[in-house]
Amino acid sequence: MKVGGSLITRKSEPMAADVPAMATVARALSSARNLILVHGGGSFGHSVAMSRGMSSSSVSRDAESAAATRLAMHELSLLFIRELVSAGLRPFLFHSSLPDSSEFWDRSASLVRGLLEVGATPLTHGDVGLTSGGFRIVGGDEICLRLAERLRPSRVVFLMDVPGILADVRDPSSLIPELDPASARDLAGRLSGADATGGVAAKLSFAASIAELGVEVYLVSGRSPPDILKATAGGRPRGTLVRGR
Ligand SMILES: Nc1ncnc2c1ncn2[C@@H]1O[C@H](COP(=O)(O)OP(=O)(O)OP(=O)(O)O)[C@@H](O)[C@H]1O
Ligand SMILES: C=C(C)CCOP(=O)(O)O
Repeated sequence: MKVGGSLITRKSEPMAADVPAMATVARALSSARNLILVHGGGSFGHSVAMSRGMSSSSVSRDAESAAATRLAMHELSLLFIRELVSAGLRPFLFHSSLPDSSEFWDRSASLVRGLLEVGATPLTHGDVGLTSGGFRIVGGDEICLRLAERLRPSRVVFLMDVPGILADVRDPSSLIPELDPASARDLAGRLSGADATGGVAAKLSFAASIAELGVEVYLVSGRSPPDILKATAGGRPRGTLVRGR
């Protein structure tokens, strides 16, 4: 499950956490089994990365900006981990530091398997990674794809501050209940990328790639505990389902 930055922060305001939203999600997840968590950057990672010209599609050699962006992510992560622990979860944080290394993701997948075996909840987040020639931002949605390729989970869930993918973002009743990968990509091409990792357009492209692995993808409101519960218990939450074969 990717817990979106749009949900746990106020993205329009730099470094603005929504701790009550974190607590709501954490409580709704407290009984989930075999859960792997990823969280996004929201107004922490994105505001710092964008102010320093860092993104998922560019490489930077600016170690100071990398450190500043990572610091913002550490601060956000700490707040979220506190809420998870208070709700009775046992998060174990690892970093997605080498986003373009296949071996790194193989090792991360082994770590995740080992953590699940001992009852911990593996947790990682969108981050600044080292790649050939410097640093680049790796988003949580991309991380979900890398882990899904190796772990083949029963489903991937994206929690956001909206009820799913909307035909008209100003109209919550315009929820699109289901998309196949081709139509998800087509829609992504018509939406604009609004942050350091491409916003909802990039999310839809990654969702399409995950669905093509044969893994169901749900995009769901993180403000609705009953839908979070359904999403983690194998039910059909309200939201958008992206399904491949
Ligand atoms: N057609 C659309 N359907 C759904 N959301 C949309 C649409 N167009 C724009 N959005 C915006 O996209 C946001 C969700 O994408 P975003 O990438 O910000 O999600 P996130 O994963 O929660 O954030 P982060 O990348 O910080 O973790 C919503 O807050 C919504 O305002
Ligand atoms: C901006 C940074 C550092 C991480 C972004 O991760 P995302 O919010 O999951 O796209």
